[in-house]
Amino acid sequence: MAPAHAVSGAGNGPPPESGTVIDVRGLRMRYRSQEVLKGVDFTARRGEVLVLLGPNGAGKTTTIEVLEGFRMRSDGDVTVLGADPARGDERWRARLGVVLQSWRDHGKWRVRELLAHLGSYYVPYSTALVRRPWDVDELIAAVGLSEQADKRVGTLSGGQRRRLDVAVGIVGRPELLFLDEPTAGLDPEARNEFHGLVRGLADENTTVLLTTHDLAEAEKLADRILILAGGRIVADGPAEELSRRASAEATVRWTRDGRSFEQATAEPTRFVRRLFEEHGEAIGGLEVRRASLEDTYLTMVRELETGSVPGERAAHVFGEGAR
Ligand SMILES: Nc1ncnc2c1ncn2[C@@H]1O[C@H](COP(=O)(O)OP(=O)(O)OP(=O)(O)O)[C@@H](O)[C@H]1O
Repeated sequence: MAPAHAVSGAGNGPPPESGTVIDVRGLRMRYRSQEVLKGVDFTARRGEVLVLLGPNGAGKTTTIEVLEGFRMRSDGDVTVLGADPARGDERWRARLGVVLQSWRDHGKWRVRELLAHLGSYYVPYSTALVRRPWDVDELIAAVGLSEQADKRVGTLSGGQRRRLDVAVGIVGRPELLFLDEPTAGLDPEARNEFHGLVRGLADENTTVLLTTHDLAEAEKLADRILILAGGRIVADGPAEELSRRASAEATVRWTRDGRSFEQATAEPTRFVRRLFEEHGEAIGGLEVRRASLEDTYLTMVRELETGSVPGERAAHVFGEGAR
């Protein structure tokens, strides 16, 4: 997939001046007796890439489906592109792009045929600023499916299928794109190309909300990371900010006289200086490591699961000031 040439952000209203594309306040969702979302709050601004993380069953897909207007919420205020998704009309829907976890229809259609067909729905929503749909061959090239353009969908590999899913999601040049685990099943090269595509879309002012279980991917793509656990957003901020807050300490590792040492310290620079003052040349294999997003994430989810940090306090500790 090559970097995107999408132009978006000036669709069919409402005016973009507010900059807020998604506004979620107190979102609750209950499936029979199970309360999955217990008061989810977050916002997304134009051109932001938000990555929604959370353990299996946390409610990420549910959240996205509510925002897409596919699922009725139990409670809360939700505004997406200026409208309540529960009442979004066709014009509103044309401004969204959706890549679901998986769909298995259209096996007999050929790739180019399918995209041209789906793209035709967006013709009435084309404007001088945003030409809709995306030119089909340009789109096929952008997602790396040129060689498969005339193949039947049913004959594509899993990863090629995923590329097609992404193409279907962006064929209408959406202002807001929802991607539910878009890179599941993609090989590393395709994954990398996909990252370029998402960044390209964001550079053109498309707002992107995606879910993934790949923390390296989250770190690489996200302007902001949201962690959903225990029915609430328990962290909201740029990856490095979340890591810094979760652990003020760095780990310093070194070797001396064939032995390995490790020390946690809030002041790694001072510690390393002292280490060299004391042992000089004898120090080898020096490594200073800050908490990674993965450390932060695992710590937070574990604490929430074991109840050692109640959800509301975690939201305070990790979320405050991150917006
Ligand atoms: N239609 C439904 N009816 C009843 N329960 C549902 C329904 N859809 C989801 N759930 C339940 O709601 C919870 C959240 O599911 P959801 O798919 O939103 O989680 P998720 O965070 O996307 O999980 P994963 O990472 O596994 O994809 C789960 O316990 C699931 O079983």
